[in-house]
Amino acid sequence: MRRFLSSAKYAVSGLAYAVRTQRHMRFHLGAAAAVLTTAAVLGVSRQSWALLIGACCIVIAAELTNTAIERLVDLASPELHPLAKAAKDTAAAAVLIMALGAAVIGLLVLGPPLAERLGWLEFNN
Ligand SMILES: Nc1ncnc2c1ncn2[C@@H]1O[C@H](COP(=O)(O)OP(=O)(O)OP(=O)(O)O)[C@@H](O)[C@H]1O
Repeated sequence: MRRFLSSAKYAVSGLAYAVRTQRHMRFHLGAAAAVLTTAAVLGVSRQSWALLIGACCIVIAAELTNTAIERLVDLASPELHPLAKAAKDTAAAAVLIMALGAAVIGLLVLGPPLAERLGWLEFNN
């Protein structure tokens, strides 16, 4: 139990570091808060909650991994190097792909009930 708490403390410290230093991480957290608040207001199904929470967690985990790779590259290759560029660029691409996928999931899950709530369409499904 003590080892678990100690590991959790380091993990929270890593999360706090990413929030403090990464503008994109703050953006992802803000977007996740907006999505989950909208889901709560709309009263979506349990399956929809699972999809939305999964999508948010995957994007935040990807951004944390990207931050870890950036810091490792900065440590290992403070000078400019094509491999350092490739590592940072591909890690950033991974976040982009996951963020785009999460945005599509958000639109598919929240779009129809939101449009119905706003009176834009009759939604019978
Ligand atoms: N050591 C390096 N060698 C070659 N290219 C690099 C190197 N470091 C960064 N780059 C290039 O510059 C881009 C921006 O990197 P930079 O570290 O400035 O910002 P970042 O990756 O968003 O990290 P930070 O969180 O520090 O702002 C990278 O995606 C990469 O293309």
